[in-house]
Amino acid sequence: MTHFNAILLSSFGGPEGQDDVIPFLRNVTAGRGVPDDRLEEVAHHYRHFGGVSPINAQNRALKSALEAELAKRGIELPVYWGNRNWAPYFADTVAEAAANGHTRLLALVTSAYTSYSGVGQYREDFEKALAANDLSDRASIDRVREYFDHPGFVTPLIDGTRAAVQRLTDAGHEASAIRILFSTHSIPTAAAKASGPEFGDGGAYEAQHRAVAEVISRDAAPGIPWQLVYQSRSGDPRVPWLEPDINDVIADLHDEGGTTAVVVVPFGFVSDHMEVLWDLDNEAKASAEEAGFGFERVPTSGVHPAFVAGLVDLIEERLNDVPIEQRPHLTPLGPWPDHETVGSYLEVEAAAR
Ligand SMILES: CC1=C(CCC(=O)O)c2cc3nc(cc4[nH]c(cc5[nH]c(cc1n2)c(C)c5CCC(=O)O)c(CCC(=O)O)c4C)C(CCC(=O)O)=C3C
Ligand SMILES: [Fe+2]
Repeated sequence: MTHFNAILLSSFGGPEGQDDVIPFLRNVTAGRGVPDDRLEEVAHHYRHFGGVSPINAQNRALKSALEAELAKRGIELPVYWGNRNWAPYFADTVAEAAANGHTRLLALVTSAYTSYSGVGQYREDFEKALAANDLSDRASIDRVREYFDHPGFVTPLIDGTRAAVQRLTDAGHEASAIRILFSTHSIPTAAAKASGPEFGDGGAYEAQHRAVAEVISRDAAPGIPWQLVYQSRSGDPRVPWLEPDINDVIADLHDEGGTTAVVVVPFGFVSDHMEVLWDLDNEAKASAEEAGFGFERVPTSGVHPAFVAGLVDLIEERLNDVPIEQRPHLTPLGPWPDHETVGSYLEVEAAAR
């Protein structure tokens, strides 16, 4: 029996006003060689929305929804919220939790797939947050497994894709002239491979996305052609990142002929944050308009009731130590295994306190 005593909703963080934009971007890119002109460009995306990323409001809404679902199931675990790149920062959240006696945290990370950004970097951030509070040997942070193929994450995407295809066919598009573009964040090809070289050059990252796209396509839009595409590349242009880029694909589809509309499924993300609002609803949509295509963008899982319930299922499977072979998963790659605990928690010491 695992005695977690609080949930740590763990996310990326985002600026909440114009003055936050540059400090936020410095936090995100600290020491990782993203060129200044790329930062300027990204700052402009945030500036366009008043310097406010939607991501914090989305996490506040998710926190409330999780609290309600936990209460409904009679699970008495408080939910704390912390971020990597903006307040509330992990170190402060962990300090607050510890002050309340909550030192065995189970993290829910707003990242569904395996990559350095979604896994390793969070792990490092958790280690630093414990160390900053001198809690490394008195508190622990576990995290729920990658949930890319958990029904709670995938169901809202299936429903959304089906509805988007329906809207396009209602508007007169032939099903065979619709192309579904499953879109996720590009990452350096080396980082992709490192996410699980046993899965090939694209690593676990690409394999997981491909497997989920297959499930969504089979269920929501059988027979309609689809492609895995990438968005939001940054970094040094000389470094190879995963391709093809969504905008290039839309232009190529136009040149090839035979396509009249695209459905964009932002299945690499868990909420409609800036990468979705800018890179898809603005840029990819403009590419589609230029090509003369109909355009539908499917909502991310967000605070869809199935997603919220699925996240609480993921918490419960850890509370109850459900054996891996009994854990829900929709692709042959899952259920993804759990990760090692960050920090440590001495039961004996706790009992003595
Ligand atoms: C795999 C992945 C996810 C999904 C998994 C996860 O959630 O982790 C993700 C999510 C997000 N990425 C976000 C924002 C940014 N990502 C950047 C930069 C980068 N992302 C990368 C990868 C990922 N990113 C990488 C390899 C870089 C290059 C530099 C580096 O190694 O850091 C930059 C710097 C400027 C730029 O170059 O774009 C920004 C501003 C936001 C917040 C959006 C909002 O504010 O609403 C979210 C949820
Ligand atoms: Fe990013």
